[in-house]
Amino acid sequence: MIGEEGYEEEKDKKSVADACSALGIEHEVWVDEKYFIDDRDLKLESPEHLPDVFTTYRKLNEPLKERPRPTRPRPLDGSLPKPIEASQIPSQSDPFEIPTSSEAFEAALLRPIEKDIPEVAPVDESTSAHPFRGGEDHALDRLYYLIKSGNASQYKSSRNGLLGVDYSTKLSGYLAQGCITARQIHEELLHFETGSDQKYAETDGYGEGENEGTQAIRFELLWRDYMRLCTRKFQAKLFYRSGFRNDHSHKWKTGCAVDKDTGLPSQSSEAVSATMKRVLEGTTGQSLIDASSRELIHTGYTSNRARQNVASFLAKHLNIDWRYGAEWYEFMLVDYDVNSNWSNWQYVAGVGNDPRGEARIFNPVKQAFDYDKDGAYVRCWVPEIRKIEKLENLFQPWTTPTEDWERFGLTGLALAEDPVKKINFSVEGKPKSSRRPFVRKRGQGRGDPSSSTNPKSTPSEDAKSSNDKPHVPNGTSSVEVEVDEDPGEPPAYVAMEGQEEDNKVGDGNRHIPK
Ligand SMILES: Cc1cc2nc3c(=O)[nH]c(=O)nc-3n(C[C@H](O)[C@H](O)[C@H](O)COP(=O)(O)OP(=O)(O)OC[C@H]3O[C@@H](n4cnc5c(N)ncnc54)[C@H](O)[C@@H]3O)c2cc1C
Repeated sequence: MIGEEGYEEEKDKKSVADACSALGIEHEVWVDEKYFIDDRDLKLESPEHLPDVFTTYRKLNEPLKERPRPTRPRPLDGSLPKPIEASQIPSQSDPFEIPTSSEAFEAALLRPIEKDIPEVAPVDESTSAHPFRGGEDHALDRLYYLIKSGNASQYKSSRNGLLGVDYSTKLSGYLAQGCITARQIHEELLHFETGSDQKYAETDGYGEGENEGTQAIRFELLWRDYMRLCTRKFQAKLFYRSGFRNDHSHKWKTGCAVDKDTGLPSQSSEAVSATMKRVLEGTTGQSLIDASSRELIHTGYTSNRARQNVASFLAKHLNIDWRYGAEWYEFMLVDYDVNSNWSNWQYVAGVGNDPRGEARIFNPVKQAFDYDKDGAYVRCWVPEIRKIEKLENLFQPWTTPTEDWERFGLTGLALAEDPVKKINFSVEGKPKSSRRPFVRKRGQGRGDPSSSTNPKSTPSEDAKSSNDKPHVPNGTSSVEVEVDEDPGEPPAYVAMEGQEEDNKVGDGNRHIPK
């Protein structure tokens, strides 16, 4: 077996080892070589010594390009055992069956999730669709292309893109499925940097050493290692609502029938489940979030920038137990990786390794203005609102002036009529519009359509702003948004032991009670 970090995987490993030993079968655990820095070269005495802040860990390992071990040569001499023939697979009894074609195999893989995937409006273009075709050859082709095209060298400035195939590497799926290793990526970058592979000779920067882009790719690959080592350090806390930080201060909303904090029946469970469903199917009315959820449903992939926004919106604007989101991603991502997914969700939810924890809140409207400058991403994935002309209305359809609703096809759309969250957002240099449309929510009587006198919002106000706070539309934002570049100083973490049982996810199988 290959060594794994996961708490349950560890238990599985032990069970297999015990069974082997009882049967007198040799059992061996191989060192997992797919990470950037080999476990045997870690400068850590034990998992407890892993710094709680990524930057500290990174500094321990710089310069990163000197840390990976060389890859093993590809066994092209026929020494690998042949794959087994279909005829060697034992027949299966009902309800199990062995698919006999790749289509049938894919259909079988999708069957368990198909019933749960929300139906979303079809898209007629999917330029951002992750062109994922599995296997090492495709992974290597992608890697060669990235370097040859110069995209790898541009990576530092392009990686926060949302739409398109080349702004980031799109290697995570291949890494997660084991088609390629972080070391292979590093080594190929080295060939370019050192000028030792003629196929890159025409590319700018050939033979000129590490550049900003190639360095940033290594930096991200180290994040992947770091997330895995956090799992090793914190073990089952990966799945605890209070996270690595053991932070019980947050009052999370859950869809559970019983409130885990009070032990009383939860009044809000139905409402929370309904809101959660809106987030997952992409009808919240926060268009950046909706575009990301739809992209995920259509392609199994969404960008890092979009993921951060979805996670922040769910955890910090809606205050919903972040694990609902983590579990949904587990279900949907083509690059699902237990460590990277759950640790990233914790990080964004403020209970993991983000030293700024609670203080970092993304404003999805500001983020849309910053990263979807012409609205192309939202228009690509949320076809119902494509016709909306002004960006401020596109990013929050409920702000569209009433007279335009019919023209843009907004009437009857929950994302416009009944957004799960309205975020106060203002523009500098434009008059504060008072044309906020008055939309009555289903089942509500007539309300007061008065407009906002609060043109600016701060992250904390955003977090608090709710549906009864109207907004002021238009233009670029005066909202301060926390960004993720520099993790800063480590927080004083509290002791991690003594995790309460009620904080565990579901039945121990990582499933959150619905
Ligand atoms: C809420 C949330 C959930 C996530 N879930 C996953 C997941 O299940 N699997 C996964 O591989 N990544 C996950 N990520 C990290 C990151 O979003 C993806 O790795 C990235 O978007 C994949 O696209 P890419 O290959 O083009 O990445 P690039 O931007 O090109 O990065 C290069 C590689 O670095 C690694 N990497 C980059 N950022 C991170 C990160 N924050 N954490 C760990 N590794 C990173 C990945 O292996 C990636 O392929 C998650 C991030 C968030 C915020």
